[in-house]
Parts: sequence; C-alpha cells; structure tokens
Amino acid sequence: MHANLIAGTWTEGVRTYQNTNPSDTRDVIGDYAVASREQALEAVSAAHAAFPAWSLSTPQQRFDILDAVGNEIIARKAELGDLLAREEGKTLPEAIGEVGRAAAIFKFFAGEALRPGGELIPSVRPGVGIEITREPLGTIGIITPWNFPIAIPAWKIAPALAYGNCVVFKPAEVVPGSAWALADILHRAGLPAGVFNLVMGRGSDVGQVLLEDERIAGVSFTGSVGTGQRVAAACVPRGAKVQLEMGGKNPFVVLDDADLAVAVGAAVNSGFFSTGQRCTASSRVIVTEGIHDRFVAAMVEKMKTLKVDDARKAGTDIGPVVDDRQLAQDLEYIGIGQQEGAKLAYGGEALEKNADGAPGFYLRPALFTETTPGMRINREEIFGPVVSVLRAKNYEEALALANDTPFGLASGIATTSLKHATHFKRHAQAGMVMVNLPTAGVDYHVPFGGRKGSSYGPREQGRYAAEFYTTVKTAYTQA
Ligand SMILES: NC(=O)c1ccc[n+]([C@@H]2O[C@H](COP(=O)([O-])OP(=O)(O)OC[C@H]3O[C@@H](n4cnc5c(N)ncnc54)[C@H](O)[C@@H]3O)[C@@H](O)[C@H]2O)c1
Ligand SMILES: O=S(=O)(O)c1ccc(CO)cc1
Repeated sequence: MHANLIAGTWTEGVRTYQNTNPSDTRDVIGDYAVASREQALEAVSAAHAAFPAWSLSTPQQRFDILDAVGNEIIARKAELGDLLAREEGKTLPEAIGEVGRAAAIFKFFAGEALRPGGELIPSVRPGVGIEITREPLGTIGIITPWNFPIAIPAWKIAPALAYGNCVVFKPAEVVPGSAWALADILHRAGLPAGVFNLVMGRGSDVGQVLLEDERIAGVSFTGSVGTGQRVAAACVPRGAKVQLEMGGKNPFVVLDDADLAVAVGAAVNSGFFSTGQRCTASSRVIVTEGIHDRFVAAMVEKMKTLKVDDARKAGTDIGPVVDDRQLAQDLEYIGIGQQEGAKLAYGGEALEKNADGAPGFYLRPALFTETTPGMRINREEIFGPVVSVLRAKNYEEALALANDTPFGLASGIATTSLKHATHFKRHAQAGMVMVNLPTAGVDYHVPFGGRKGSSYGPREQGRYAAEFYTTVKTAYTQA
C-alpha cells in the first residue's frame, strides 16, 4: 500500500484506490491511500506549523534539497517513465521525456533558490532608502490533473519550495503512482517534516479542504474549466491567491505557402501525440483553400501509419486514452461531430483490444473535415485524439477563425511568409504562439500560460513563477 505523507509520516488513508493500466486493464499497478477531509486538515496544519522555519531556511538548504530531487529523478528516469506510461497511457518515450522535464524543473528552481531578487531604490524623500524584497506566501495548495502526472506537480512544487513556501499536494485520482514516487523522493531528500505533504484522494473532499481552509494562502491549480471556476469561487472571496491553468481549443493555421511536410508533421504531433491529451494540443486545424485538399490527403496518409497500441511497447505512436470516462467523452464528441454534419475523414473507432489481445481504452485518432466554426467539436474541449479541419479563404479569415474561441492557451501557424508569421505572433489571442512548430512542445525555463478562458492569475514556469509564489514587500528606512 502507498500511503499519504502527512507531517513527515507515511499515513494510511480511510480506504484505498486501485491504480490500473489503461493499456491493459487487467494489470494492477498498486493500491494507493485515499485521505479523508480530516487527514487533509492535518496536512494543512503540518504545513502551517512548518512554514516559519522553512521560510527562513537558507538558499543553500533549498538548493541542496531541490538539486538532489532533480538528480534522483534523472537517475531513475527509465523506471519512473515506465510507471508513468503504465498508469497514464502516454508512450514510453513521451513518458521518459516527461520525467526528464520534471528533473530539469527541479534543477532549474534549485538554481532560482540561489538567485533571490530584490531592489534598492532611492526614495523621493531625502535620507530615506527603499528595499523591495519578495517573501514566500505561506502554505500553498497544489491541485493537479492526470495528463502530466509528474511534470505538472514538478512545475508547481519546485518553485513553491524554492521560494520558501510549504506545500499540500493533491494529485489527480487516476494517476497516484507518479505523485507518490515524487513525494517519496522529496521526503528522502531531507525536507523538514510538514514542509511537503501528499494527500491523495477525491477533489470534492480532499481538494475542497485546500480551497476552503484559511491557512492555505494560495492555490495553484491545473485542470478543467469547471473545476478551475470552483477553485476561484472558493479562494478569491477569502483573499487567497489563485493560479489557474485550464482548458484549450488551440488552433493551428496552415497557409497556402506552408511547407506541407512541416505542416502535417506539426498537426499530427500536436493533435494526436500523447493521445491528444495535452492542454496545448491543437484540435482545430485551419487551412487555406489553395493547400486544403493536399493537406487533408497527406494527413490521412500519415494517420494511417500511426500505430495505436500498448503505451510501453516499442514502436507505439499512440497509447490508450487514460480511462473509460475519457474514452466515453471522446466517443460522444465523435458522434456529435457526425450528427453536426462534419465528415469523419479518418479514424474515430474504439479498439477494445490491442495487437496482443490485451483489453484497454484504445481509440484510433480521428480527423473531421468540412467542419464549420459553430460546431460543438470546434468550440468545446474534447481532450482526446480528435482534430477538426476548417477551411479559410485567406490568411485574414484564418486568423479570425483561430481567435474565434473562448480559450487562449496556444496558437500555431505553418507558413514560409515572414510577413504572415510576424503578424500572427502579434495578433494571435493566445499566451503561447508557435511558428512552424507544433502547438504542443514547450520549454521548461520560460513562462507558460494562456489568455481568455484558458488561464487566470500569474504565469507558471521560469523566473515568472516568482510572481505567484511570492509576495512583494516595500520597506522604507530613514537613515
Ligand atoms: N492549461 C494547462 O496548463 C493544462 C495542463 C494540463 C491539463 N489541463 C486541463 O486539465 C483538464 C484535464 O484534467 P482533469 O480531468 O484531471 O481535470 P479536473 O478539473 O477534473 O481535475 C483536476 C484536479 O482537480 C481536482 N478537483 C476536482 N474537483 C475539485 C474540487 N471541488 N475542489 C478541489 N479540487 C478538485 C481533481 O481531483 C484533480 O486533482 C483538461 O481540461 C485540460 O485542458 C490544462
Ligand atoms: O506542450 S507540452 O510540451 O506537451 C506540455 C508539457 C507540459 C505541460 C504541463 O502543463 C503542458 C504542455
């Protein structure tokens, strides 16, 4: 049994959750503790009690611990990647890549702990000096989704600790394995008891405690729009800081002058890799008239070569969908697209078994063509390997279609025109813009986040993370 970590002690829950493999549902990964609300409160108390000392820990102490965490993750990359692929269903190379990203993030923020910022500014009054410093917030509630089971926890926990905060971490229910392994590494790296706490369990009870408890100074959340709105509704009235990363309906524009191979490669990568389960995935491909038919034909040819199979098998391109609920949602939207009159140009069938006969949540990636902007498949986040193609007369119409969404996380364009690339970077209504690159595939040391309904609050990642995890103090001294 894998227990929760509360006040430095591994603590059994009130029941257990059986973690299973979406590539082979007969494969049980292990049993994981499910915490009660009372245990979540104990974790908050432990973090609150640990904060005064941890907030005064030296940059060297924080560096040593975060760097050691990064080193252990790198050393165990293959093993942790295997666990991640087994519980979430992304392919082994993708999973190992995600583990490498988590290690790099810990090492980046270890460095940040050694580079505390601050400013000395002369006052407008004679003889007065002003110091501007950043201080940690206190205890941070960290709530994460299932699609990046180690990278998203890493990119919230590492900055929280680096800037001197304590943490209560609630991972998504369906991927407790990677979260537990990360908690074990953090615990053994020498963090004082209570500085970091793991409470696995349901959002509606364990998660809710983190939203409501006055001792939680900030909540960093990644997940769906609906839950994000709940987080804001609970936290904002009580004055807690919030950082919300939510859904996307990211566009990828293909112009007549695009390099066809670049456009198809980027569209297949961002639409279908990681089974389409990335917030940065492009689910709307907007193609101008002159290249439309050639692009669609090349997409279908490429999709025919994609191998949908066990996530951990060599040669698999697309692993299973994470669970039965997500598969049902994907299939429902594929049905909706057909009812709305879109043409299912390729894929969309659930495959009950993989090539070896193992039962899993497999779905052949789906491509819709002849779609229109108002269709639900073009407006709502599906979060699966389902892409729709929209026709545009020219660049101006393509840009307008790209921006015609309530979301604004990532936006991409394939073009060889410097003029259009430059204009798109300026006018795409998104937090991240990619030119001749997939919309998914971000660096770990620069700001990450979106606009409109995709994000709320300060950016994550890189030095910009300090904006959420610290609060600014302006001190005046009369000499
Ligand atoms: N923008 C980004 O950076 C980003 C990155 C990855 C995933 N996502 C989004 O995540 C979603 C998929 O993840 P999901 O299905 O795990 O999302 P979700 O909203 O269902 O759950 C996210 C987390 O919130 C918790 N939760 C649920 N109800 C809660 C409550 N009442 N109080 C507190 N916590 C609660 C869940 O237990 C889970 O840990 C997609 O919409 C995707 O776009 C966004
Ligand atoms: O765009 S991706 O590089 O695939 C990516 C990686 C990690 C995360 C975590 O939110 C999101 C997107």
